[in-house]
Amino acid sequence: MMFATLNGATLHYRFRAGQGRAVVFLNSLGTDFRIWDAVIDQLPAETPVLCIDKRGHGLSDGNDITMPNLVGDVAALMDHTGLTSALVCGVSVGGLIAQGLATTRPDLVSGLVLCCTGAKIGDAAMWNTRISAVQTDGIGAMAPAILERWFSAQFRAEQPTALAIYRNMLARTTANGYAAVCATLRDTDSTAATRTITVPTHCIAGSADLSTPPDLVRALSALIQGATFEVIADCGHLPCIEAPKTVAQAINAVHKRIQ
Ligand SMILES: O=C(O)CC1=CCC(=O)O1
Repeated sequence: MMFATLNGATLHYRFRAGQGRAVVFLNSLGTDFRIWDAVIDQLPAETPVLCIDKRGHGLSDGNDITMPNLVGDVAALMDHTGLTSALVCGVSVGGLIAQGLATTRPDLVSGLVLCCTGAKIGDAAMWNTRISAVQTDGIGAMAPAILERWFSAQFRAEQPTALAIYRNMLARTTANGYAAVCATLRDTDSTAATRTITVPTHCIAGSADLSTPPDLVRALSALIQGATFEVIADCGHLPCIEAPKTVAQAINAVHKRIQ
């Protein structure tokens, strides 16, 4: 197990040293870094990899959850593991954190793969409703509705065992950590800053994603100079689980575009 106290929090991470360009993976609301396992399996074995449980998720601390701290944690862990630059691949709020890192610490980001994310996700009313529900009823009560947003109907029908595992991952997230990341999502709009990103970027949407539908991801790609965009058919909000080969191919393709 790998952990470090940095930037005011103890963070759980996984680092695989190697050769060549590194990849940093940033996960979504209600998940931990195990969601990237199948993508990492598809990458060359020598690719250096850093995965992070963001604050309030997995085994990391849950204090002081703000977007600047979530971004600062990634920068601190890259410094800690000796990564001076990496391709950053983020899903959903992880994609917002990736945009934040690219705009505040551009020295650390050589390319981006942005999965099922936007420059702004949802609106204040939606996040406030979600925060009240998690505080009143708990994540377990909300899990069935959230899993419908995360996974395509086909995945839910064909993979009941995997669905149960990801339900457990979601339900074991602390209510406070989950609600604090919802508040961060409510309060974050990176549209202006994201327009300044110039590194090679590929944006991925899922045709069956109910949380960040393809139009939102397409609008994100339009903000970033030279960004490419694809929609994965019959895929929900987590392509790293439903379409890991496509995500790995995107990472390899962006690696080739980096000077
Ligand atoms: O729970 C959802 O609706 C999906 C989601 C939105 C932001 C995020 O990180 O996950």
